[in-house]
Amino acid sequence: MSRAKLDSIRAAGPAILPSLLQCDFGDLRTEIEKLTVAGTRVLHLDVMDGHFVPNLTYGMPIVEGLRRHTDMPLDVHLMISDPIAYAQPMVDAGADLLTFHVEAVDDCVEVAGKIRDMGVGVGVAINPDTDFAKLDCCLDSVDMVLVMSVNAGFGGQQFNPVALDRLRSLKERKPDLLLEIDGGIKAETIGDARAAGCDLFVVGSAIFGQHDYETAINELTQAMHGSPPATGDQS
Ligand SMILES: O=C(CO)[C@H](O)[C@H](O)COP(=O)(O)O
Repeated sequence: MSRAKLDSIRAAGPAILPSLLQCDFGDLRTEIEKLTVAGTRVLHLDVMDGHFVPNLTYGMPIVEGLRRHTDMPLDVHLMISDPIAYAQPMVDAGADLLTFHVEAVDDCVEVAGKIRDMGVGVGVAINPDTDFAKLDCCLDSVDMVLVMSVNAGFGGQQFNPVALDRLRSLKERKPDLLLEIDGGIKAETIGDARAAGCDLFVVGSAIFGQHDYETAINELTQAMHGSPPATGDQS
C-alpha cells in the first residue's frame, strides 16, 4: 500500500494538501467529504506532542478514523520529540508518508532507515531557523524534504521566504527528491514556492478560513501555476 501511494503522489504532479489542524474536528467526516469534492488528492495530518512544539493535537485514533473514511494518501507530519516511538503505530493506523523533524533526532539517517523499513514513504522536515546543513547527511535516505516556511506548531503564521532559497537549493542538488512546503501558503506565496521547485503545498488557513473549499483550492491551484489571485483576499 504505502510506498505505492508515494509513487502515485509523485506521478500525479504538484498538489495542494489541506492541513488538518484548523478543520472542524467535531465533524471530520463532513470535512473529508468537502475536501474530496474540492479535488483534494492527499491529506496532511499535523501530529503535535506539546513537547517538541508548544501545541498538542491528535494521534493514532484520528489517523485510523480518517483511514476508514478515505483512500487518499495520508501524509503525517510528526512534530514530536520521539518519532521512532510512534512511527510503527502511525503506520498501523494507516499513514502512508511519515515525516520527522531533523531537530528532534540525533541520527536522521538511522531514523529514516527505520521508517522506510516499515514500508512507508519517509520525509524529513526542517524549521526556518535550523542550520540548513543539518539536512545534508540524510538527503540520500529520504523520499521527501518538508521545508517549513514557519516554525512548526501553529497555523496562521507569516510565510518566511528563507524557505524559497532552501527549495531552490534542494531542487538543484537532488532533483528527484519530493519537496513540500508548509506554513503561510496562500495565493500570494504559492506561485513563488512552485517556481522554486516545490511539489507539495500544505495549506491550512487559506482553505479552512474560507467558506467554500473548492473555490479556495481552485484559486490556489491557479496561483500555483502563475495566475494572479482573483480577489486578492486569501488571508
Ligand atoms: O504544520 C503546521 C504548523 O506547524 C500547519 O500545517 C501549518 O500551520 C498550516 O497552516 P497555515 O497554512 O495557516 O500556515
